[in-house]
Amino acid sequence: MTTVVQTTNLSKTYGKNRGIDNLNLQVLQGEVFGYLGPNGAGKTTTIRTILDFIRPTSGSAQIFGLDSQRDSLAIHQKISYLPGELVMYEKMTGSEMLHYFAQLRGNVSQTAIKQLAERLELDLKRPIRSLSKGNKQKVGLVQAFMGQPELLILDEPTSGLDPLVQQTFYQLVLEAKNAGRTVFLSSHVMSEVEHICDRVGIIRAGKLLAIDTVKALKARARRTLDLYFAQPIEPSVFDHIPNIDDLQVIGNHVHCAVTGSIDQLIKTAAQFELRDLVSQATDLEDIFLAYYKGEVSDVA
Ligand SMILES: Nc1ncnc2c1ncn2[C@@H]1O[C@H](COP(=O)(O)OP(=O)(O)OP(=O)(O)O)[C@@H](O)[C@H]1O
Repeated sequence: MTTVVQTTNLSKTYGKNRGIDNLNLQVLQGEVFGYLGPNGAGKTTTIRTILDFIRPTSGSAQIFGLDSQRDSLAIHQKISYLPGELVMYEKMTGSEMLHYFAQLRGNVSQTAIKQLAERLELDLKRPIRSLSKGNKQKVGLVQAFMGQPELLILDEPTSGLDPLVQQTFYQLVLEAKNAGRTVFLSSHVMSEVEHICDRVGIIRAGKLLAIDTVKALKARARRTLDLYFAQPIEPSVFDHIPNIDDLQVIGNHVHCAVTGSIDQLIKTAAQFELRDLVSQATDLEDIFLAYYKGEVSDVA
């Protein structure tokens, strides 16, 4: 599969402050890539560096195989970018501002602007200064989607949107993906990442901690199991299983937590008559929180 975004040992420091540290990530063509991390993790720094709005301290980035610094003009013609904090022409109406951007960009149909605004329930006739934060964000979304770019880079795109508009946004992302376009989005919202992203990169304190599919992250996660046997069980039966913890045996009820594969536990349990088994998969939110808090340092 073609790599659309590639960073190689990309680092950025702000004086003595850490921005991002030795980042190696790839975003593949046609995927929706979610970039997750707590406040100050380095998401915006990554995005601004690969777009050549700020220069890396070391390392490099390529988009569509082009160098992010040397070929930035060619890159910007193929992408759209929604910044986390949108700078807007407050005196213009939404319509005026979007048409202005459309002229700069070229190849944007009036119909595309109108249809996107209708879907997002955005009134294009109102001056930007009179719009709420969420409605300003909608103007930014129309701007990002209207040119049908090959790559969309969206920094916290659902910030300020109500749940119904968020659903419309998810639909727009899926349509872009189905049309073969690539979406790179940063987010704090784990449920949305689980809902729309093919792969996820998790960044904390400037370092990429994990990069994988949501499914694979979940498969490696910790889950709790309760096993109910026909007879009392000796705790030592489970001693040889390396990936379990929190083992509690009360008569014929065994409770434990398993990280990764449950195969060995189930095969051990199957030597006895098993009456019931209750498994609680860890929520994706718990997985991310473990990364965020630094409880997990690497899953790879
Ligand atoms: N212009 C700057 N000068 C100094 N330090 C900066 C500057 N911009 C960012 N930083 C620092 O770099 C680190 C990463 O910030 P960045 O804005 O990339 O994080 P983020 O993940 O986008 O956070 P958020 O979710 O809050 O937007 C933080 O420690 C931040 O304080």
